[in-house]
Amino acid sequence: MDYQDIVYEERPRGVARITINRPASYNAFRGQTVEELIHAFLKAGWDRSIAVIVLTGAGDKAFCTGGDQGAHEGQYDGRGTIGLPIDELQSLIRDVPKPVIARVNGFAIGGGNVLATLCDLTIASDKAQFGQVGPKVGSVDPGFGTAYLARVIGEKKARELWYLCRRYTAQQAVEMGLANVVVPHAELDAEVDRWCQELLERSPTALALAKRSFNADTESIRGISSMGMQALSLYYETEESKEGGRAFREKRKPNFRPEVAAKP
Ligand SMILES: CC(C)(COP(=O)(O)OP(=O)(O)OC[C@H]1O[C@@H](n2cnc3c(N)ncnc32)[C@H](O)[C@@H]1OP(=O)(O)O)[C@@H](O)C(=O)NCCC(=O)NCCSC(=O)CCC(=O)c1ccccc1C(=O)O
Repeated sequence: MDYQDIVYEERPRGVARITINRPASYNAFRGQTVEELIHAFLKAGWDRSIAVIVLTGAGDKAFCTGGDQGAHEGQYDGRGTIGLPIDELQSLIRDVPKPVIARVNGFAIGGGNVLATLCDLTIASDKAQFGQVGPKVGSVDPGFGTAYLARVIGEKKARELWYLCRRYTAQQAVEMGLANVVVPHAELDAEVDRWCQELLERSPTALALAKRSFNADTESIRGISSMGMQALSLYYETEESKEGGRAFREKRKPNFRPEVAAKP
């Protein structure tokens, strides 16, 4: 596959770096991006010469800001239940039998925060900001993005993230358990390299077993997610959801209330 939306590199040897390369839209993903990410994770995941996968975003503004709000009104573009086969990508990050590191170089927002949450480890620049925006833009991740987030940072904090849609600094992310470490922006690559080198020295089979064992406890969320995606595809067709996307594109506050009041 020729990649248009991502970059795949082996850098350094034994480490696959997958970069979402859409900086003009703050590394938001469209259907094509998700297909390419799936292809790249499959490639790195089953290549025995690769020990660690690093996921990041191009430029220094954003890691990833979720679904591309310019690429949809209602359903996203693509072949998945909601257009984007995002649930396949999320599962794949869990399924690859090796550690995945999120190198968070800027905003990790919406579906971007979900991807970072699903990575095994998160190394954040001090420029990074984290948060969910679904209820502000007419969306929600009714699976790993909510239920697994609660496992990672606790129920109260996860509900705060989703209901209030605030932004959190990298230091706050570390304090709540959403990131492992925060480093000055200029030291981000050196820190990621250090973690990769340590992982390269560990037994790959022991790491794979540990990862699968950690995953086993939250595996039921995969089922919740596929059921939730069916519901989400119906929500995306409502005026209430479309108002969220329109408001983002028109750079104004959404007004969800008339849509709610109009419902029978
Ligand atoms: C990232 C922001 C917080 C940055 O805010 P700010 O600094 O004020 O800058 P802006 O002017 O807002 O943005 C700069 C520039 O970037 C463009 N942009 C940013 N994000 C997107 C985006 N997601 N899509 C398209 N374009 C984007 C923005 O338009 C500006 O461009 P200009 O040309 O300069 O105008 C803020 O931008 C922000 O909050 N962004 C997030 C917006 C958003 O709504 N994201 C989608 C969230 S919903 C989602 O991801 C659901 C889809 C999905 O993935 C999913 C669905 C179902 C189940 C699971 C999932 C899942 O989450 O995995």
